[in-house]
This record gives sequence, structure tokens and C-alpha cells, in this order.
Amino acid sequence: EFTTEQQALMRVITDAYNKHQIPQDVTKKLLQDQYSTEENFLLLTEMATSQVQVLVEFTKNIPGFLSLDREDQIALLKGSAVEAMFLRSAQALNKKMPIGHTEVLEERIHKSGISEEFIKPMFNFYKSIGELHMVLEEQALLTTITILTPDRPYVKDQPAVERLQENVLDLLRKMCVLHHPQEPQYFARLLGRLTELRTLSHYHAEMLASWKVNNHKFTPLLCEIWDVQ
Ligand SMILES: O=C(O)c1ccc2nc(N3C[C@H]4CCC[C@@H](C3)[C@@H]4OCc3c(-c4c(Cl)cccc4Cl)noc3C3CC3)sc2c1
Repeated sequence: EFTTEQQALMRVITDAYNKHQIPQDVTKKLLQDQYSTEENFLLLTEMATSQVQVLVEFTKNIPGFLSLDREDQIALLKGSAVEAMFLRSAQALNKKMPIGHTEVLEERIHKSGISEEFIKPMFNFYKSIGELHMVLEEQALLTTITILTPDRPYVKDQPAVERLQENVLDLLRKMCVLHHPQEPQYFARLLGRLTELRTLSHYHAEMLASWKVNNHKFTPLLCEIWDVQ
């Protein structure tokens, strides 16, 4: 039931998703022993910066993205970065993490100056993603759908983004039927995660503000993508 275009779209997106990952030498730093709040924050900053670079490279491979208006490309990246990073890290944390990265990452996030009120929704989200047991293709498509959200701030040509997103939504719907035939509601559950992601990105804006108040420094790339400093 997949058209040839849909098969090509699936392959391009999945290959890009597999190709662009945070390098092992960065993620293995999670296992370093330094655990002070300062070192944790620096490590998380480095990982977030690396994750943004991975996200930009992945996004450039989404068919049709580079044909969008240049300013709209930037608006989509800035508008979706936190959500896409939440999703990517949730998928990574729920995958069989190399030698216990999961617990260590949780520890580092807990001890990086993030207030408790954000930690709870954050780890609830990680758990809810884990419970979905998405296959890789579904993860890649859901991340793509998040990036191709037309109603981000400052997007001028929303219909152009809608057209791209609709193709990926249609493909994801079919993938869900294929991989989760017993769960007719599975596609709807996946889209429900996108709503939760929007709430998390509001929490994230407050996290950034509280880090700034405590005079935490971000990298130029994070400052640019999150309009801080
Ligand atoms: O072991 C792996 O395979 C693996 C793969 C990817 C991966 N991504 C990871 N992270 C860690 C962190 C949490 C998820 C997004 C970012 C990348 C990184 O973001 C830290 C962060 C966040 C953030 C947090 Cl704390 C949670 C969720 C999303 C974000 Cl952007 N916000 O600001 C920051 C920096 C301190 C400035 S850990 C990890 C391990």
C-alpha cells in the first residue's frame, strides 16, 4: 500500500536519521566521573550543541525542506529544535543505551541546576515515549513531522510547509498500521506525543530563563537557535 514516492521518502528520511547521530566520543563523556553541577551543565551544553548540529544536518535531508523560503527554513529549525531534541534524546534514552548512559544522563540532568518542576514532566515524557516502542522509521517520521510544523512563529509560507508535513503524516499513518496492526489508535497516540512536546518546550523556555538568571553560559549555536543572550 506504499506508493513508490512514499517508499523513496521513507528511505531518504530513515537513512538521514541513521546517518546523523551525536558522535560516540561525545555521548561516552556521559560516563565521565565529574558530577558537579557546573561540570554537568557544561556536559549537557556540549551535548545539546552537538544535538543541534545533528538536527540541522538531518533537517537538510528532508525532501523539499531546502526548497522552502530560506527564512522559513530558519523559523522551522528554531521553532522545533527543543521538541526535536527532546524526541531524539527520548528515543536514544529508551533504546538499549550503551553501558548505562540512561541512568547517568538522568543523574546529570537532575544535577545540572534544573529545578524539580521541569524534571518531572521531562522524565514522564521520556517514559511515555519508551512505552510506545516505536520502530526506527516511526521515530524518524515523528521527528520530521515535528520539524515540519507549519504554525511555528514567523513562518511566512505555511501552506508550503503543510504540503510537506501532510506527505510525512500520510506515510507515518501507513507505517503505524503496518507495524502496529493490533493498535488502531497507535497513530493518534504518536500525534498525542507532539502535543506533550509543545508543553515541554514551554517548560524549556523557563529552564533557559532560570539558567540565565544563575549566569550560566551557552554556546553561540545554542544562543542563536534559542535566542538567548
Ligand atoms: O547515548 C546515546 O546514544 C545518546 C544519544 C543522544 C543523546 N542526547 C543527549 N542529550 C542530552 C541533553 C538532554 C537531551 C537533549 C540534549 C542531548 C541535551 O540537552 C541538554 C539541554 C537541554 C535539554 C534538556 Cl536538559 C532536556 C531535553 C531537551 C533539552 Cl534541549 N536544554 O538545555 C540544555 C543544555 C544545558 C544547555 S544525551 C544522549 C545520549
